[in-house]
Amino acid sequence: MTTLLTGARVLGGEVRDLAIEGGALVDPATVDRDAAETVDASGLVALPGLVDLHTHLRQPGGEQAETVATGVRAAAAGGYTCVFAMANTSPVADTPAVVEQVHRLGLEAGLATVRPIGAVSVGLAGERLADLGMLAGSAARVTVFSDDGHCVADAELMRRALEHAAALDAVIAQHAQDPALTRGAVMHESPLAAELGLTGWPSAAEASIVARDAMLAEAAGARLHVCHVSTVETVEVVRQAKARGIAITAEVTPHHLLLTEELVRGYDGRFKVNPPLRADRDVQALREALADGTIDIVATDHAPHAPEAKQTAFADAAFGMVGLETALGVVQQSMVETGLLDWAGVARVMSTAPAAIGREPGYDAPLAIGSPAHVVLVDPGARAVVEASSLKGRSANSPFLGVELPGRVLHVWHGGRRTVADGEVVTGGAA
Ligand SMILES: NC(=O)N[C@@H](CC(=O)O)C(=O)O
Repeated sequence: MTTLLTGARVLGGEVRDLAIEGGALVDPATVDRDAAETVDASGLVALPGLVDLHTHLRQPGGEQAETVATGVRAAAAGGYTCVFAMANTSPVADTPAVVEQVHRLGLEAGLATVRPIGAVSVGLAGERLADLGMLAGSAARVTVFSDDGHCVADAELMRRALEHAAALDAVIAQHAQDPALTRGAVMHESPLAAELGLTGWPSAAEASIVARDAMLAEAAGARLHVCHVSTVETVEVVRQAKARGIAITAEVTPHHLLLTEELVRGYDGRFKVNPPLRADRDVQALREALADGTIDIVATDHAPHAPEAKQTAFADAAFGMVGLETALGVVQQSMVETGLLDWAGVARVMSTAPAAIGREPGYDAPLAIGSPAHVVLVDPGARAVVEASSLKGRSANSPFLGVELPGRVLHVWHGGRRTVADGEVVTGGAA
């Protein structure tokens, strides 16, 4: 079957047709137009399938908040065709058995590629290195290692992890948070934290670990990826490390591109996240860093939590926000509508670059003939209020509930298979 997408606005801004056949993009000029299924893409923006390097799918062990199957539904709805699943499951993804289980569940769900992330340390305990080689060599083919949720605080352990990863062409994705500087911290350290009587979280807790890790990565000749950069100071450290030629990449979350600590005033657990929402100057610096390439990618840090984990005193609530279904709209609002990124830039920071960091094949030539047909059609003119009832994941702990966001993901193809049609996730088994 051939599908013809007519009149889409593609990455350079030009309007052209795209054709999907046998899982790949083919030359529309060679297609029998009468026999093809046609999708009218006029007025729509075509993007390559989005890739999320930082998703919590919660399975195994956290199925009350999310499963691989519900998580990939949310991913597809948000325009994602590939998600990297974080290792802080229960049991932790520190053995081939767990990463292979997550990978298999992803294949069964079929809506997006699920690439398990392996733990850096056994049990995320920060004491003993997990067997990175075994995870990389497993059927799940792990390429990214992270203790996310926890910082690899021990410099010696981080050094060894970077050395092992370098030998495997893998990357260590560090959750940069000095635990000694963040004991009991639940929000950004600021006058507002003092006013609200909540323990603050200094920017230096993040930046100091990134500075240390950059030097360790340089010494090891390894690739370092910094998870969820949240402050001006960290941006500056990443900028300096890049200028020095260190193989460092960094991500920013959609929520850190749009929201500030002011939201914590209502003590609503939905706004509690790790790292915390910061100040306006941080939001501005993060946007500029994403625009100028200091920050390489947007990653959601989609972190589903069951209602009871959030509907409690702010200090006791779980850290985390769901984000797969709102990421593109937030990026449109914060980066495209502000003139900081064009759609080609969005494709770079939400697809090509995260795939490159995670060594995921098939995303290096976005929307090019011959590439796998991972395609998203977005209506940039649509606007909608985010409602809990419309979210496809199992948890609704979104900071954007009740907020109007631009952009609607209308159609998605994952390897040529339609996963979203007219804004609805297409169910019906594995690819
Ligand atoms: N980002 C979050 O706020 N939460 C993450 C882990 C973490 O604490 O980083 C989660 O797994 O819930």
